[in-house]
Amino acid sequence: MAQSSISPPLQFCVAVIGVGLVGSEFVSQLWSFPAPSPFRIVLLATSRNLIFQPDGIPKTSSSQLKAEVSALGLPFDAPFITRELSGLVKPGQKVVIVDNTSSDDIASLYPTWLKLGIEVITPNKKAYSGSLNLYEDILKASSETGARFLNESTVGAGLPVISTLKDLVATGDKVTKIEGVFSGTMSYIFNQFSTGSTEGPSFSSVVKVAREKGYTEPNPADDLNGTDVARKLTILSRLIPSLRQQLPAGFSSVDTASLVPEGLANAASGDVFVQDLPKYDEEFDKLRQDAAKDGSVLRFVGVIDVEKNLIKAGLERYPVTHPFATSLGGSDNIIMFHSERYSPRPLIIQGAGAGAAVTAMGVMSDLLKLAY
Ligand SMILES: NC(=O)C1=CN([C@@H]2O[C@H](COP(=O)(O)OP(=O)(O)OC[C@H]3O[C@@H](n4cnc5c(N)ncnc54)[C@H](OP(=O)(O)O)[C@@H]3O)[C@@H](O)[C@H]2O)C=CC1
Ligand SMILES: N[C@@H](CC=O)C(=O)O
Ligand code: NA
Repeated sequence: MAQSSISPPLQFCVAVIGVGLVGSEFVSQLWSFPAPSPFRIVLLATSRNLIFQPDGIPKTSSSQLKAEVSALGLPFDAPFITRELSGLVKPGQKVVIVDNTSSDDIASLYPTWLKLGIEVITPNKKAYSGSLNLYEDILKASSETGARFLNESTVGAGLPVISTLKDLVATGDKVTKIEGVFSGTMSYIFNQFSTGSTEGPSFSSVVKVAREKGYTEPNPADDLNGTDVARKLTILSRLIPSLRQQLPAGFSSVDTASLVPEGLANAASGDVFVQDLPKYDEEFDKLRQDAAKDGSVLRFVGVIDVEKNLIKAGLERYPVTHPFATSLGGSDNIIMFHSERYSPRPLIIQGAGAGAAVTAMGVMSDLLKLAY
């Protein structure tokens, strides 16, 4: 990793909450940052335990992190985290909490932390796609203390989607429409499942592989029911001034077409969901066949139409010659920004939109934005 030749004057105490797929990869990228690094990890936490060492937790193997935190850690204690970390905020030293969970409870603490001058970085979509009240509390707390919150990996994982939209808006461009494939999981599933042929792998087998590759949410139902895309559309909408107040309840107000079969709507866990999905393979096979007979493929897309005030997510058919059919592979996202300046041809961002390495890279790049 390249390092700026000018050393920042500040030191950064980094607290990492969540050391699962993304969290452990983030820690590994942070520990690989070339010396002299301004960053030291002072806290590692899982949902049950935490290790706190204000002088810095020594580097260890990132694949052992979860086990080490469980074996050596104190019980998880949110007030302890808030108290101890706020004590580390001082001139010349910043404190950053990196939330690598998908927890609503952790997300609800961002305003408290920002009010104490603690910066927050996260790939967790919950705070920015939930109620408008929480979102506005975050903005208010950040403006009161100057502590920043960055969330590039919440949309398109490491792809520069949020920073691009912020730049378009801040430089006075008028965004008219954003459309694309926003889910790495859905992209992988339909790139494999629906190629224009009436035959192919079963739907459930492709979902299983997407999960094994680390693309899905902790519970894949959150991808298949469209919630994950609805959350991303909410996050982007709130960065467009005219849509800021549009979704007071957040993602649940987005017009979303779920792909979760009714019988699995209440599956107790991700494991149960994946185990029972083969029962519904025939239904998905029929969708594939109907699309193929029409010369089309299936793709799960999201649209924010600013002029029509329309925000929606769902499964659509595209001709086999359409870029969504020909140019996407793996977990690729493709996001098209139409604006006054980018017209009639949109600004397009494409690349892997899920997976631990690219998601952690987006989190790491946010951390670097604070320092350099
Ligand atoms: N995977 C991907 O491609 C992408 C993921 N993201 C987001 O990244 C985040 C992490 O995803 P991923 O790494 O796959 O998830 P994992 O389930 O692998 O890891 C989550 C981690 O968070 C911990 N955790 C959960 N709840 C709490 C809590 N209340 N307090 C403290 N720790 C908690 C878990 O602890 P424990 O080990 O005890 O369960 C675990 O260590 C999610 O918000 C996801 O939406 C964003 C973009 C892409
Ligand atoms: N489950 C999500 C992960 C990234 O946000 C996806 O598949 O896109
Ligand atoms: Na991104």
